Amino acid sequence: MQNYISSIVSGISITDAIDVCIVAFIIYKVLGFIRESRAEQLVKGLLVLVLATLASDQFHLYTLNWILKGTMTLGVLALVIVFQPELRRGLEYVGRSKLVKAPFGQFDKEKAKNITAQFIRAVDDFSANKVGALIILERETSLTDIAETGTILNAEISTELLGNIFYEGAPLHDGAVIVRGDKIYAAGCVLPLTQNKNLSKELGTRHRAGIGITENSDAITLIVSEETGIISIAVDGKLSRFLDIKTVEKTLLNLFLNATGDEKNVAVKSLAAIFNMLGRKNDAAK
Ligand SMILES: Nc1ncnc2c1ncn2[C@@H]1O[C@H](COP(=O)(O)OP(=O)(O)OP(=O)(O)O)[C@@H](O)[C@H]1O
Repeated sequence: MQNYISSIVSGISITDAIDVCIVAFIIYKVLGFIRESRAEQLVKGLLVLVLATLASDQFHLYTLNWILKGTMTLGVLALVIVFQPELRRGLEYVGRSKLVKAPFGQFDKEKAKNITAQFIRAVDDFSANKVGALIILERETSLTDIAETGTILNAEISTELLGNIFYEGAPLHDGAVIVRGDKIYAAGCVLPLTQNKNLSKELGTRHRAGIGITENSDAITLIVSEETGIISIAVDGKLSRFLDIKTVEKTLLNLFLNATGDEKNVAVKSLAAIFNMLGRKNDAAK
């Protein structure tokens, strides 16, 4: 027995080990992705279909087997169409992974503080005066296609400009502002709405659009409610509401200071964890 095991072990080369590790990692990631997306139920359904096809073949139920095989062929095509957003998200996820990450610039401390201050003054003012605002901070996933639904500005970030954009009645006040680096890149942009059916009914389309973009990208959304003045932030499809201005300031400063690479991922992951905690406490979005 010992000889048998040692002969197997000695037959495993380093390439085999790497091969197994890579496949295990891919399976782990795919399972994680399936759990996060709408695909979980579908994968269960597919498994039942595959098992039924195998069973019908085994028990020579030819007509049933023929129908099931036909359903599976059509099913693959239907899958690609129905799960186009998830597939896109998955590919974007691969594109954002460390292996193929593009280098991005980082703000120095002064600049990060200055940009944060501009946002904070605007957001504080919006909240106090109940001016609705929807601001998307682009990270590694390009939002060029979303920006193109609005008006490209490519302007310096300033409290005054943000105030002008979201001023009720101003031509660009409807829709979202996209922030790219240290610029207000576009305004009046149309975002995809979230597919999450568990959100509170009191959240309207501004919040749903703000959450939706974070499900399709790694962007971070800042929302001020026109109705209540409540400030919220959405990350990774999760919304944290009732944020005070200090929390928003810390969040933005962290984000702008760590605007690149791994540090940024760590910063955003820890923000997501904080928001999850706050979200549970407030029980706001559900
Ligand atoms: N898909 C979208 N993309 C970008 N902005 C959107 C989108 N849908 C709605 N909005 C913005 O949200 C506004 C409507 O907000 P609505 O009152 O429905 O949402 P809400 O979540 O209840 O927000 P509030 O609390 O501010 O009222 C629109 O005037 C528009 O500016």
